[in-house]
Amino acid sequence: MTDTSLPCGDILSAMRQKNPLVQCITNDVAMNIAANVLLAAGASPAMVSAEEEAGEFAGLAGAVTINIGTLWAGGVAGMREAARAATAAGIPWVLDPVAHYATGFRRKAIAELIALNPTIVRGNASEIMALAGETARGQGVDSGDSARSAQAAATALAQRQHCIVAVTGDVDFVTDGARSIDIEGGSPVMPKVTAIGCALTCLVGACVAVAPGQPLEATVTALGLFAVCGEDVGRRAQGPGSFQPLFLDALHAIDSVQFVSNLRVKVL
Ligand SMILES: Nc1ncnc2c1ncn2[C@@H]1O[C@H](COP(=O)(O)OP(=O)(O)O)[C@@H](O)[C@H]1O
Ligand SMILES: Cc1ncsc1CCOP(=O)(O)O
Ligand SMILES: [Mg+2]
Repeated sequence: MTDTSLPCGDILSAMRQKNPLVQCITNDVAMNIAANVLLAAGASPAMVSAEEEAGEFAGLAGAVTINIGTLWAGGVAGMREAARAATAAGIPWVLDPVAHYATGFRRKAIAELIALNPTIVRGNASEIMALAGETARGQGVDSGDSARSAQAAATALAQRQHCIVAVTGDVDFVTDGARSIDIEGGSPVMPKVTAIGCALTCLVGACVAVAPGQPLEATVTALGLFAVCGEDVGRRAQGPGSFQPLFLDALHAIDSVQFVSNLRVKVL
């Protein structure tokens, strides 16, 4: 079911060859798994977030990723600096709006960050629905909505913000507001591994760093890699504990031929 017009295998190969530097401003829970996912997949993560250096560092990176999971005032200042510097330098940046609907502090921060024009927004179904102004049933950082029910919200958000929107869940969906793509695969164990979505957002950064002119295709590549490796590992893991190390091994071992032959994407 792979659409051969999508250059996902080429983007994976380019990432391995170029080993892009990705500035990951992520949350305290995700730091370790996100860095390990990028190293396993073939990128070079740097968790650089302080206000004093986040903007300067963005100028060195191939892409920047910003995640509001464990938010604090100084953290927002660093995110602002990095987003501004990335946009000014034409460096793609990815926003993960973790539980942005939960408190006034988060709502204010996400409104400011989205106004700084992210290249890509990646979230779970409840996060994307709430960002588009729809009623959502998220509980803290966990989605309470199906990914399918968030597709219209993702499309509306992409059109409003002029960016790529990716909504993840049992079936992933990526859109630029005009072109839309479904990605099948993964495992129901994945949402039981903390910060796996946050790590995925960082991998989106790694893919768009090597394909800055193709943000939709880069996003499909990162989500597709998680879908293919997650499905394979889901068949072998005993549960969330053994899933994580096997998943890192799978991200490291897969080559672009295996990836493309197991990728199930549908251009809608
Ligand atoms: N029920 C499911 N079946 C298969 N894959 C899933 C399922 N739920 C989540 N995933 C996968 O887990 C990863 C994280 O997605 P998600 O849980 O939506 O994000 P978050 O961790 O931000 O809430 C994605 O790769 C997604 O495809
Ligand atoms: C548990 C938790 N609390 C604040 S951020 C975070 C991690 C969320 O990770 P994900 O969005 O991938 O589920
Ligand atoms: Mg999340």
